[in-house]
Amino acid sequence: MVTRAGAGAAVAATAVVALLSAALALYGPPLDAVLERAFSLRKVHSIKDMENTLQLVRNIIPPLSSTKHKGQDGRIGVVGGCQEYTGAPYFAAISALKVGADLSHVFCTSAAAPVIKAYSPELIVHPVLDSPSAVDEVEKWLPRLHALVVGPGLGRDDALLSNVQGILEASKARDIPVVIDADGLWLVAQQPALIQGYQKAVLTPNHMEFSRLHDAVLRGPVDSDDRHGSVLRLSQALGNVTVVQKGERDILSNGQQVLVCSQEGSSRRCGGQGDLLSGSLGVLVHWALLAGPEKTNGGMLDLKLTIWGPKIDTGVKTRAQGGCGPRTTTPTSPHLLLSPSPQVQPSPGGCIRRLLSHPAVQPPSLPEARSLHHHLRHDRRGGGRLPQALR
Ligand SMILES: NC(=O)C1=CN([C@@H]2O[C@H](COP(=O)(O)OP(=O)(O)OC[C@H]3O[C@@H](n4cnc5c(N)ncnc54)[C@H](O)[C@@H]3O)[C@@H](O)[C@H]2O)[C@@H](O)CC1
Ligand SMILES: Nc1ncnc2c1ncn2[C@@H]1O[C@H](COP(=O)(O)OP(=O)(O)OP(=O)(O)O)[C@@H](O)[C@H]1O
Ligand SMILES: [Mg+2]
Repeated sequence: MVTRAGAGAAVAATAVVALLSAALALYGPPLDAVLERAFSLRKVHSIKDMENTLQLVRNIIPPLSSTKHKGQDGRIGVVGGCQEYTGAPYFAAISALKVGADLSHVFCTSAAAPVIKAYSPELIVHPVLDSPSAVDEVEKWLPRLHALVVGPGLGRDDALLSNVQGILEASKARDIPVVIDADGLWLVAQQPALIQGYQKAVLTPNHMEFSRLHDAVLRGPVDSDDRHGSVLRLSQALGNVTVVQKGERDILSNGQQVLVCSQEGSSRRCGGQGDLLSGSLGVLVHWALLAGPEKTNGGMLDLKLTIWGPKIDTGVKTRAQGGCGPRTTTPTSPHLLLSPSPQVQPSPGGCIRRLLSHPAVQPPSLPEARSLHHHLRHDRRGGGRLPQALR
């Protein structure tokens, strides 16, 4: 049985895996090139370390099989899209499909719907968000959705935000994982109680959105000298909701641990890159939660890791010490459990930092990358199509 802390930590673990998988899956160069670059920059890591992390990615990706039915591997809903913004919901929804979801819905305003429909026949677009019965219209679909991505291209119209509030309440009542991004975060900054303690929520603020949230929830500016602590404290103040603070280094926290992704990526800062990430996370959070904590936090990474925060005494034996974890090449190097198991007590003091490298998402103009599922899900245990690095 996963404790609340375990669940929250498992979701943080998901975010880490998701960020990595999303980055690898979308518009990235071929995987082995990514691995080379990711690890050429950092002497600390090795391809083997990435292999451990990617093993977690593999663990959560449902294999393709002839016995599955349409939608079984992911039905994701994006709530957003208004008069001004039609690209953001499209980017989020199409990214969910590219990562490997089977169906992707967009719940947007009536004005945005024909535009988004025109972008792609693959998206199921519902022109309901500005309807007086918007909440009922979306709620009808919730039993058939595995996760929601709330906010891309939502805009800040009060009537829309009020409808989205009802949709979030209905989603929580059904225990549906929600990724909250963009103007969905604007709503959360107005009403933090909306997601307080809902540990199946993952927030993905950019620099500005984080500042607003931090100010609204912690009543004060972000301490720019202590960004990790700021993310940790915001997560804790929201009841250990997972926070993914996007930036030159992505900082993630579930209120217990702080993880840092510092892989140098594209210097482009074009609009839409955050939307790609939130859509990808929608699928990956669902897959990771479906896979269960034994698949996401049982895996022990023997990367030379540092986690910002109280030194975590994992208390986990390696295989060399009679445990069941992977053999560590450097038994003295601190391990990281992707999330501490309930019986592991953080010990005070000490500060270690984890660098998880992942490539930034390439601007959409690049040739379409093969979606992650193609590589990882066609590995019918023979590894036939897996890139060398993933075999
Ligand atoms: N094609 C589209 O339809 C797009 C729509 N978008 C939507 O536009 C709405 C507003 O998103 P924004 O991200 O623009 O709004 P924000 O309120 O997050 O950002 C406002 C402005 O802050 C500035 N800013 C960003 N990062 C900064 C940093 N590190 N330091 C200082 N200033 C910084 C930028 O000029 C940005 O436009 C959202 O609903 C979003 O989903 C965006 O996702 C972009 C693409
Ligand atoms: N200064 C930076 N240098 C390198 N990568 C960055 C930088 N800022 C953000 N990123 C990366 O770009 C991705 C999108 O982050 P960004 O801050 O652009 O989101 P956003 O503003 O929400 O985007 P969008 O325009 O889609 O709303 C994240 O994966 C993040 O890690
Ligand atoms: Mg954004």
